[in-house]
Amino acid sequence: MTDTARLAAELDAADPLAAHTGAFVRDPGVVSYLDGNSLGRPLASLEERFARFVGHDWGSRLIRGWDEGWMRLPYELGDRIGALVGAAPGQTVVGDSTTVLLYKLIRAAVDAPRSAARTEIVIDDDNFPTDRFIVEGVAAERGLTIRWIEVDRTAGATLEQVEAAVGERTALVVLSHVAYRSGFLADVAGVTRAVHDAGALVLWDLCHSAGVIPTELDAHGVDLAVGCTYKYLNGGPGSPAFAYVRRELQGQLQQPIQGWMGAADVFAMAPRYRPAPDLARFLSGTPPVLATVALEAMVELVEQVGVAAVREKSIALTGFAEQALAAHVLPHGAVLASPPAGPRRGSHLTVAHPSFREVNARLWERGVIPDFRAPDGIRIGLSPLSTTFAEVELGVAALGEELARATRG
Ligand SMILES: Cc1ncc(COP(=O)(O)O)c(C=O)c1O
Ligand SMILES: Nc1ccccc1C(=O)C[C@H](N)C(=O)O
Repeated sequence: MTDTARLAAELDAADPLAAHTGAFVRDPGVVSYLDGNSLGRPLASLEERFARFVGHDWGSRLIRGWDEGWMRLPYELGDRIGALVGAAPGQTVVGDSTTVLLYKLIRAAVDAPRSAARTEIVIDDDNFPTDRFIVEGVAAERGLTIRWIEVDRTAGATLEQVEAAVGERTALVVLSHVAYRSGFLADVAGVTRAVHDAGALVLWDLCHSAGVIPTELDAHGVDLAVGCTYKYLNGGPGSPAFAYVRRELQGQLQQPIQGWMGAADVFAMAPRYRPAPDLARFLSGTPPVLATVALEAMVELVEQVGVAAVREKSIALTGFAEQALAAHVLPHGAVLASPPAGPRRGSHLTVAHPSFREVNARLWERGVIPDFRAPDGIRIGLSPLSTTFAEVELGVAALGEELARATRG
């Protein structure tokens, strides 16, 4: 047994959340799943939940379901997700994809009367592609300029960089709480303050932090946020995203996809669109009820455990993964492309080597599943409620073996 294998066994034995790893579907063909930051594992309890949904909620209640809870679902589930990210009720809503919600909120922010004299959107050049592409599209639609913050790809936009980028021309700043590539954890409090000092609005993308890293949207005065639910909230492939709009802003912002579900009185069948006065105006179409069955189950579990405890294990897992990488992988020439342990590191690590595209394919054949991000990064995602330390050890040791094989030629 190697030192890190022994350590993994000790850490699993002492892990207060260890029992929860057994609550997820664990296929024997999957030796090590290290990609919960892309798609979380399903809870084993879902078979029963889906059966109940089909047999009862949908099959028996049929259209009556809308009156019996489905219409309220975007708000009620939104409030529960909001509580996980420090938002009081009435500010978080579930629906659409992250991409569509980004479009709706970015357009709403730059079109707001308060942004009238402001002509720039600030975003970093290594933000997730969909965030950058939506900003490009809105800038083109509205004749705005983009100010790109050039970031170090092993980190992310720092407070100093944001301070230097914002000013009287800035309408909106769009940043990720955790950078999808490096795992850099942004300073939400400091950056939000700097953006507000410049009189601008800020939008945080919480895709890689919701459910795993605590934040305090209300306390930090965040304006807007979006996040997906299929990563650390295990909502399943394509589960809907959520949007947060600070209460005081809701009446001032109008989003561009004016559907009936965002109207002041949905069933009035009114001749003209009039937006709801509150959060409801950020909805467009029918709530994705079926697509929230798995998400609700995971939100229940995260509520029960608490995000702080989830984060504690996330820190332990990333710390252990770093040790395992140092033992098995770095000696073969790969380098760590993530921030060091501490307050600026999220719940995944990236390690880089030119051979990693092929190495990743070999690992998948072995049932070891991290992911590859071009040009040369393998990401090790640590999803605390479903991941054991032993699984991390097995996966990282396999990565070391495949890298050694690839570099021997
Ligand atoms: C930071 C970030 N934003 C957005 C997305 C995706 O948006 P969508 O769910 O619309 O595909 C992802 C991952 O897919 C992401 O990591
Ligand atoms: N939604 C997906 C669909 C297909 C493949 C990957 C994704 C991801 O979520 C990738 C992730 N956002 C990333 O940080 O790369």
